[in-house]
Amino acid sequence: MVGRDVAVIELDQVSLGWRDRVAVRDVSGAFERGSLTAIVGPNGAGKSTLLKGITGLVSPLRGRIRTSGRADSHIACLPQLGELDRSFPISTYDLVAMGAWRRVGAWKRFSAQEHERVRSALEAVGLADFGHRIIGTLSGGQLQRALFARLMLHDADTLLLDEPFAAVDMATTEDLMALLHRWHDEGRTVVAVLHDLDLVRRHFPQCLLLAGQLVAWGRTDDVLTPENLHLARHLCAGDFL
Ligand SMILES: Nc1ncnc2c1ncn2[C@@H]1O[C@H](COP(=O)(O)OP(=O)(O)OP(=O)(O)O)[C@@H](O)[C@H]1O
Repeated sequence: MVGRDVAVIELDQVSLGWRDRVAVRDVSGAFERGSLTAIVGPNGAGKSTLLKGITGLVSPLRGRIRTSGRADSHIACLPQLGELDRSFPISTYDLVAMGAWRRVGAWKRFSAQEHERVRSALEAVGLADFGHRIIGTLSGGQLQRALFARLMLHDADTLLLDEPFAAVDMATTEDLMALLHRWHDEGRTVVAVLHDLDLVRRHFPQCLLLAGQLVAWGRTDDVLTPENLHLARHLCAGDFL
């Protein structure tokens, strides 16, 4: 077990589920502060459910999830694109600005400094000229860039991303992957649910392989072995990408 000062999120025999169905069973381990981890596994393996457990959207059926006790620590999440209501009539600028909500609150004035943060986040994701666009008019890749910009506004020390590169092209994936590396270099803890195992091998030092239960968690080379992938496929009896 990793020391409490090093672990930013600790899972102790955690089971999570929906109504009477267990989606993730008996997971123990820790995400270390400043680590860069991919969560992989077959469809229905419980990857999104695990992220929802960490953010508190789903309560454990059993076990405990401990997040860092530091007063200034803060977790921000990038949801799956499909969970966003794209018909909501909000501009790209305002969507990104929503990331500052924790600092600014609902009633305080949005300062010049916050406006500057929004502008520079839009620029960092290549959307400097898209602020005025209603989000429903953005392509999937542009919307994902906007959500990354919103994540920048959160300025969180732990970032959880659910399939951040689904439905985006290779150029966008590379740009957004560079942002993930930047956040990691800044000492933030980054956890991303991913399906592309080649991308995971190239970019993520740590990996958690899930199949309704923990198959392996540790160095990516040690986790993504043919034996472990075979076991995950067998446990979920589904298609592994
Ligand atoms: N809102 C929900 N209500 C009921 N069951 C759910 C809900 N969300 C997920 N589940 C179920 O929980 C199990 C795990 O789903 P989850 O979305 O966590 O898997 P996943 O590994 O993220 O899958 P995928 O790779 O397909 O996105 C599945 O059996 C799924 O049907």
